[in-house]
Amino acid sequence: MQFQKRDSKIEGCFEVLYKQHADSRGFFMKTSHTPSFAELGINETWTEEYFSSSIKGVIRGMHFQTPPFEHAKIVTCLTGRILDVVLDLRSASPSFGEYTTFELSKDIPSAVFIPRGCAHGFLSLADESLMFYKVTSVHAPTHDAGVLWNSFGFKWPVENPILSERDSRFARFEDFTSPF
Ligand SMILES: Cc1cn([C@H]2C[C@H](O)[C@@H](COP(=O)(O)OP(=O)(O)O[C@H]3O[C@@H](C)C(=O)[C@@H](O)[C@H]3O)O2)c(=O)[nH]c1=O
Repeated sequence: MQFQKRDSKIEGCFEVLYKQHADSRGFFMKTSHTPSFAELGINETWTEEYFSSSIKGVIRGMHFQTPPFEHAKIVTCLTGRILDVVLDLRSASPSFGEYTTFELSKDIPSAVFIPRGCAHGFLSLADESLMFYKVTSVHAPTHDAGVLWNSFGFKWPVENPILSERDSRFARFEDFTSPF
């Protein structure tokens, strides 16, 4: 088994702890290993990978794809440092409407597994944060949706975040009807 698991209060959302092999050159780190994922209960077929770069103070989120194009994702921070936030939108879940946070950086060798039915976002805490994603369904622009970043009770540790136009216009959590 290459990886360990650290559960969160949101069912099915957990941290995957990687191993960093450091030596005088730098380090080596494996981020995907199908048999080890299976041992953690991740039995997914990944269909897309992408990464983004964010300057300090950027918030991206809170994003998800709606059915029938909902997807799970696993995210890791390759450079920089971020505060990752996951919000449970599954109406039958005991933690519906609750959120959990994780700090990710290149010095913290881990990833966050985000199940279907949860919204995801993050704050970049460094001048350049590279976030790497694997997702289980391809991008469906008509089903790419979100909940307003500051509408679900989380106090983001930032004064004036940098947001996209789209992210600043999402519905507030209390006005949102979950499709999950
Ligand atoms: C997500 C995505 C975006 N795009 C395009 C749309 C747009 O022109 C540009 C930037 O898109 P966005 O502003 O949505 O990028 P971004 O805000 O980085 O979106 C990401 O946010 C985080 C929080 C996630 O969880 C990701 O799954 C993804 O939704 O890239 C694609 O072509 N394919 C994709 O899969």
